[in-house]
Amino acid sequence: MEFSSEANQRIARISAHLQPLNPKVFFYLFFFLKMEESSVLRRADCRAKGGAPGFKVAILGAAGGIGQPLAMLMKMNPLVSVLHLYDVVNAPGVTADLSHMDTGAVVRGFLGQPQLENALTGMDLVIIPAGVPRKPGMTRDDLFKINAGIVRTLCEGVAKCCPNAIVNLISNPVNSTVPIAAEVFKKAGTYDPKRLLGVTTLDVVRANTFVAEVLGLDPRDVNVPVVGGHSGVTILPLLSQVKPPCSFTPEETDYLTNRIQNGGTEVVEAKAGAGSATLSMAYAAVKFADACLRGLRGDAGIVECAFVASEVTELPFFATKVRLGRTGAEEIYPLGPLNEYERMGLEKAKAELAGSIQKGITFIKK
Ligand SMILES: NC(=O)c1ccc[n+]([C@@H]2O[C@H](COP(=O)([O-])OP(=O)(O)OC[C@H]3O[C@@H](n4cnc5c(N)ncnc54)[C@H](O)[C@@H]3O)[C@@H](O)[C@H]2O)c1
Ligand SMILES: O=C(O)C[C@H](O)C(=O)O
Repeated sequence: MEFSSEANQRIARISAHLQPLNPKVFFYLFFFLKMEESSVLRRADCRAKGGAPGFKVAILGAAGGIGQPLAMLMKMNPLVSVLHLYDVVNAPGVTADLSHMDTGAVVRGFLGQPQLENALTGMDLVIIPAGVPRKPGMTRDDLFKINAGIVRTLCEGVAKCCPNAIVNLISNPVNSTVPIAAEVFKKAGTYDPKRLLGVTTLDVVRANTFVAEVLGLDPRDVNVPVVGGHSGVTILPLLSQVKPPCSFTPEETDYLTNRIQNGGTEVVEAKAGAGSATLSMAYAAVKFADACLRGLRGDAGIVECAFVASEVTELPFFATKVRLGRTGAEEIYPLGPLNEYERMGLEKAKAELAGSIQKGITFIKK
């Protein structure tokens, strides 16, 4: 394989900078740079003059259990013109693989912290599934120790390189990582609450599925608002507001509420140490990202549940239905009428959420 002297000089410069790093990371990066240079040489002979119109999307944590199927589904999304895949491992392999799909989006890979800025520059939407998943016996809060720092670093990159991007935050514990991201953006002077959205779509997807099972309906015809947050009792399905209108026995209400609140744990236990929900999460993340992109495009009436800065309750963040538009979450809807069961659930959710939100804020402010 031939490399231009300019390419070799660039590799030498970056290599010198990286040699103190972990040898595995160094190897991946070296190999990736070589691949990149060689493909640039071959692309010079091609007639392609650049991407089709559409949005530029970055996935941070793109080589992970969620990241890979999410990247594949975003590569298939006709609203996406450029797809940047960033991870600290294996980004070149995932990128090479997806780049052979004959869909419109141009895919580029970015490996490790030195490439974070290039991954983020110019992006319209940044989706973040980076971080460790649960194992059986763990709560989402047990992930805070590792994931809080990961989210902080990635959001510092967003603040610096694409401060106007919409951010979809998936990394757990969402009830704390969204407040962390907000504090990072405040510190950088780039915070726009409308553009920061914690992804709770999987709770809605599960609720639609489980309610449809109970009612004997097609899940595609069911819509269940799920409010509060994304962990245990903070996940509050509003079964009194299900569409199409229906009613549940007290037993059905208990069963459905518990199953929706513990859907994540059900998958963690079934995977028995091999991680948490990845495929259903990728599906949910793409559903939500697609809604954000349609909002950015100016489509009317795009409404999804998300964990956002909110005045719906006394808490600074809360998940409710939001209307997505050109600037992000443009309207936050109130909870609507709740029954007694839901009012009790709301109090439990708020009590737990308050601590998780504060934990995230303190992590940055301390
Ligand atoms: N919001 C939700 O509904 C929801 C649903 C499922 C999972 N999750 C969460 O999503 C996260 C990822 O889950 P997963 O199953 O994909 O985990 P995974 O371990 O399979 O993948 C995580 C990826 O993040 C990468 N990563 C780690 N540190 C990074 C950094 N500093 N920068 C960029 N990438 C980094 C890893 O290399 C890995 O490829 C977990 O925190 C999990 O709890 C959230
Ligand atoms: O349960 C988990 O740890 C992952 C995710 O939050 C989920 O709801 O599946």
